[in-house]
Amino acid sequence: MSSRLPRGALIKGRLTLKQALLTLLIATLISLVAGSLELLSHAKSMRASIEQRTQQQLAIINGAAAEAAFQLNPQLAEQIALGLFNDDDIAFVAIQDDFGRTLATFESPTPPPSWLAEALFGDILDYRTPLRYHLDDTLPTSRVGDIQLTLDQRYLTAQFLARGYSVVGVSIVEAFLLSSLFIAFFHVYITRPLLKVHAAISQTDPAHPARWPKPTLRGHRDDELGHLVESVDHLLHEFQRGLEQRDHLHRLSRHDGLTGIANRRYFDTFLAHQWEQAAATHAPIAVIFIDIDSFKAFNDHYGHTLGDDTLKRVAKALDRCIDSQSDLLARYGGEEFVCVLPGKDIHGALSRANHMRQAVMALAIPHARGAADSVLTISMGVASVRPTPGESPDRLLNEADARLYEAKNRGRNRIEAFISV
Ligand SMILES: Nc1nc2c(ncn2[C@@H]2O[C@H](COP(=O)(O)OP(=O)(O)OP(=O)(O)O)[C@@H](O)[C@H]2O)c(=O)[nH]1
Repeated sequence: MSSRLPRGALIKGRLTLKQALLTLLIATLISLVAGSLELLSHAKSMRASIEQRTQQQLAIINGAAAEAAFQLNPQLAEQIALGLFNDDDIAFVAIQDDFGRTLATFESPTPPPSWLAEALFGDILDYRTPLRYHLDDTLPTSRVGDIQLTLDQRYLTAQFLARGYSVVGVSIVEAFLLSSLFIAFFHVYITRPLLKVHAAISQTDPAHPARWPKPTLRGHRDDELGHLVESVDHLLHEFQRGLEQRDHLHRLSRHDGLTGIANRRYFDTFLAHQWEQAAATHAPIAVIFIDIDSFKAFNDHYGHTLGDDTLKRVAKALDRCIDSQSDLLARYGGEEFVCVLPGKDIHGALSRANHMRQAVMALAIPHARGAADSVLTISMGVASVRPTPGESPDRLLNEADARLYEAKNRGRNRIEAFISV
């Protein structure tokens, strides 16, 4: 049993590890998808706000720049352009008159465009707005020049990435915390109770499955884990019932129903096995046939019921005379018994037979119509041989049976023995 516990510990590690890795993987994927969606929406709103702000800036300075273009005043144009250029997100500003001559221009060196900058802001970097001058209320506004503006893609991309890093970072931390919570929950509510069930099953004695240390899973009485424990409990009890039925049938198949000692079938099996052992080790083996004397007369005189009772008492008395560890007493049929004594030579068997005869007489069961005595007696035929390999036990049985016949013929309540040379 104890050898299984380390296996349980391994399962613990594996199940928790698998679950932890799976949870982390799912949480990371979810956080990546959620982070990407958030970044996409951020890019959209950032683009809209850049366009709106730039258009507003251009609208604000349009009047002053138009004045500079109308007056062809480069100093004023430069002041206005510089005001714009001072913003971090502007890389190029130029103010031109209506002939296309540049009045003021400012430009910062721009790095080669990156694919990300192109993809995010490529189409909203350049602006060109006509400068309209309103000379007189009676005349319509006229175009006096243009203002050109290019946004700094490096600055915009850096701003986007700063936000992106924080979004991805927060998503990963969220995923990690969530998966840690989930792993802890899974371990406490699922893995640990499962390990308890596993440990209880591992400690179950297969010979007594119903005595398993049924685990108590607090908080799981009505859920799947609680049902699992109940199902295992039910299964083990059914298993126990099956074992008991098997043992009962096994006992029935080996024992005599009336006396409770071994039956004829088991005697045959036992003798065959012991015979082989004796042949292999060249050891002696003895058999005693035992028959109650004048039992027909006993039945006729005292009745069959008392006859049954007497058979039981005789069987018990005989059984007390044998060594249950090595010998076997069986009911051979009717009022006849047989005893197998492995390792006993004829002297040992005779001594045992004498002991049995005395034991039955000591019961002092009255037998008004006994041929040998006024109490119930038995006659016995004893034989012992050293079997040789391949030989059958028939000779031993026949000799013992013949000796019993002899004992009957010689007056009953006696023992006859076969001495093999
Ligand atoms: N009560 C009872 N009697 C049984 C049982 N089995 C066999 N007998 C009886 O045992 C008797 C055996 O009679 P016999 O074979 O004639 O032998 P016996 O009367 O003992 O005479 P000897 O053996 O020659 O001394 C029969 O009357 C059977 O009915 C049993 O299970 N119960």
